[in-house]
Amino acid sequence: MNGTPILTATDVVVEYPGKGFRAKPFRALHGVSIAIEQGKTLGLVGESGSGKTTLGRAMLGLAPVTGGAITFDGQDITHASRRQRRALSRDIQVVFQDPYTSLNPALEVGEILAEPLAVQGVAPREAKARIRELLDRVGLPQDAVHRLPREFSGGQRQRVAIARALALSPRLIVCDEPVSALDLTTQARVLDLFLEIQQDTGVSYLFVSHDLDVVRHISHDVAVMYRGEIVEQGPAEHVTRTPDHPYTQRLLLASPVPDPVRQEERRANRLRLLAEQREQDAQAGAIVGAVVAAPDDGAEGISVGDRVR
Ligand SMILES: Nc1ncnc2c1ncn2[C@@H]1O[C@H](COP(=O)(O)OP(=O)(O)OP(=O)(O)O)[C@@H](O)[C@H]1O
Repeated sequence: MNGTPILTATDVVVEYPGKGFRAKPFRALHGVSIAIEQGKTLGLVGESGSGKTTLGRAMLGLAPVTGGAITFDGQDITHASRRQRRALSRDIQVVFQDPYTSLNPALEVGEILAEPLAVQGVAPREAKARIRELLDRVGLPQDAVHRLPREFSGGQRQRVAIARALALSPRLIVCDEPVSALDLTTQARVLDLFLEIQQDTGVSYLFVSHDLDVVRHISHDVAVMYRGEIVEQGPAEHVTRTPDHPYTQRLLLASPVPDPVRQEERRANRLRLLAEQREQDAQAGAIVGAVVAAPDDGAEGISVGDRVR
């Protein structure tokens, strides 16, 4: 990383309290350190349950941070008070995965976009003009203001959610799997919208996804999570094409690729990896789960019991 960070997390630990009497707390993050550069995107990948959402929530003050520190623009926000959080919500916003549940179904789009503006005391007249600008910005028609979320497709709803996140001109948006619920064509359009917005406004993104192709497309840097730890981070091209860590290598091999040349490359890599793994196992006598035998489209999985570190 060469530029100035807008957000840093240093050795962040998150422990969720145990449910029920005497239940043990669950440690979801084990000392995670990352930095997001101003105007850039940090992609965060990893399998389900690795802690991606938890890290995003920690930045938003929504997860119980029990160790380490988070700074925003040089200021320690690890244990920001409610009042400080309200002020921070101008600067740090969020877009969630599911466009069907993240918008209040009872409110018209105009009301949804007016909410954050009202909370920050923006005058109604100014808010109206801002809402018109926001609809233009995300490519929705002006008459959307009087329509309910259910009258829109998934992609359009996600545009509403993006407009809402942009309402107060934030400096960082935590995007938690924002395109995973969309079909491929809509995904591409929404990703382009994220890119355009970044070019125009200089906003930074933490972009959480389980999809390496999506993350490669949108990110400058990528961090890879595995069981609550960052196992690899670096420039997006490097991490998503020629990763150093065995876990990332397997993640890469597990994502489907339609291109026949890349399929062939992957098959060769897969065989090499399997051979290396067998040799390591033979040497270490370790119990390592097998990479699941793959169909020719390269869409193999990673078995749950794999020892990858
Ligand atoms: N509120 C909570 N209370 C207790 N445990 C939780 C809570 N939220 C998440 N966890 C646990 O923390 C771990 C990390 O979850 P998290 O949702 O951050 O993973 P993720 O990588 O975002 O997964 P996914 O891709 O499925 O969303 C999981 O084991 C999960 O069960």
